[in-house]
Amino acid sequence: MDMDQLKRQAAARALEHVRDGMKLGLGTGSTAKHFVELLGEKVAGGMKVVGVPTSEATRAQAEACRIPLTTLDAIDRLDLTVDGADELDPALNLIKGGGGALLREKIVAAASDRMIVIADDTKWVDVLGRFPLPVEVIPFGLAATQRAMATAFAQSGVSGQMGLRKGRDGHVFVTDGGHWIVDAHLGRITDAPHLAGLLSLIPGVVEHGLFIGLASIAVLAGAQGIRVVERR
Ligand SMILES: O=C[C@H](O)[C@H](O)[C@H](O)COP(=O)(O)O
Repeated sequence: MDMDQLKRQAAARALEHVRDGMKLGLGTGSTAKHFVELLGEKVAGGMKVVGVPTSEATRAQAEACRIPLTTLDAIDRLDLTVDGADELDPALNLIKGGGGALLREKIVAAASDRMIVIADDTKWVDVLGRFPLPVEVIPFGLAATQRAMATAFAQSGVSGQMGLRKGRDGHVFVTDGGHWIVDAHLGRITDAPHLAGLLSLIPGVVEHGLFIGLASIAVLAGAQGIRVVERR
């Protein structure tokens, strides 16, 4: 079974948690894309749900699938968000933002009663950090922000190269919110909650890709089948 089939399996399992009438956060990325597609089939079959997309890409896909959409301004809370991740650890802390959607993803996840993470099992790690940590920043004062980030890394016992993300066209990658992304190659983030707190204090940092305490369930698809992990 190839990676894409595993992602679809995880998405299909998460879909079992969706009930008629739910308000859903719709994630971004190649795994969440399967969930949106499968949800679209349910909606075509008569299921009544409403979704809040976490990116313009997901909005376009959800609209094409005819999934009714709303905004966080129009509703109070979401029942459930289903989203992918770049890495997840045994505490169900995550690294997200490989696709650049981390800011809206975190706003939506934080407004949800539950978040289910769907992934192939290669994303599971003992310690976060093998995947470069995306940090969404304001373009103004980039060098000062990166210096403050380096200090936060040192205070958290990590270090590594930082790189401004470029798009496929070679230009600086710009997020849906009009910001830039610095990818930090840290290797092992031994205290992710501590680093998350420090990064959140930096004025030029809009948001970072550490999702601490937001995911309630992970659905991991691998060659041996599906493993469901619940946050303790
Ligand atoms: O910004 C992108 C998101 O955080 C994605 O959920 C994450 O990068 C995982 O994407 P994929 O399912 O394509 O590996």
